[in-house]
Amino acid sequence: MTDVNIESAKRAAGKQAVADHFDPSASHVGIGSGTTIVYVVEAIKESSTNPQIRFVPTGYQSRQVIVQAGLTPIAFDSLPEDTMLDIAFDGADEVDVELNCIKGGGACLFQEKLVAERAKKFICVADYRKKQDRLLTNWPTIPIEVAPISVPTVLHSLRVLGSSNPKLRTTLLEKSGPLKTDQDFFIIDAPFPKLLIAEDIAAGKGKGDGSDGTWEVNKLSEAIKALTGVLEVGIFSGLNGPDADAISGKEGVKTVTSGQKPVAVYFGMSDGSVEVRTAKQ
Ligand SMILES: O=C(CO)[C@H](O)[C@H](O)COP(=O)(O)O
Repeated sequence: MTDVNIESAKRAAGKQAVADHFDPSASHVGIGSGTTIVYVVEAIKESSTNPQIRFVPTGYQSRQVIVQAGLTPIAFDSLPEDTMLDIAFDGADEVDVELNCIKGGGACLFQEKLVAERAKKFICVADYRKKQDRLLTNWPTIPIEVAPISVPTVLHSLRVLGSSNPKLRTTLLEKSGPLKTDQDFFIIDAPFPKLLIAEDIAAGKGKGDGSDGTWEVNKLSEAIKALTGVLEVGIFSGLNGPDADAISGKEGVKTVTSGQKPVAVYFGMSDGSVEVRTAKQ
């Protein structure tokens, strides 16, 4: 499959996601990072010229995409405390059948998670390579953002958790040394075996707590997040929108630890079609 087909698949997914979910009367819209989100912004630009909409970026690249499209950015930390985003769009590196995602291929996972959790509706767009049954099928590692001073300790702890060869991400071509995130932190990419979901545990495919070498998605996310030095882990799991609202008890307000999962993922397929995976209600 050529890059041209992959780009067309991304564009088709972005266009369809915007047609289905973007409301031109929205006040605040989150915009993720990566190459696919560019097509979402392109489609938003085509569908609306409403100057009242404020777009919340998930990092430097995302802000540039917003500004270059002539849209108005607003920093995440300028949002009033009680203001939710009407919607957030973002890409993903891999998505499983439950809509759990791996994110952070572009090193923006921390701000992406902040924005996803703050959105009433979180929608992902991706090409067909990202559509898998389980996480870590095609995408090889979990991206983890860490404080620079903690790198050796976190690498060691990840090996103890069962990661075969976690590595500090470097920028070999552009600059020698580790890649720095928008927070001036580092990224560790940690391989693990394919991640289980609840039905795999029920079917006896493993304990999913690391003790037998298997991990369930949420358990691994929690175990990595608990390591001192870890700012954020690139697993977006747990509950999604409506369920998360129910847990917080306040309509339209999500808890901090849930609502990371999209309610729908749009996959641009190699034949030009778009497949949609939605959250089970
Ligand atoms: O999580 C991300 C950046 O941290 C991106 O959304 C993810 O890597 C997908 O990127 P692309 O659209 O280029 O495939």
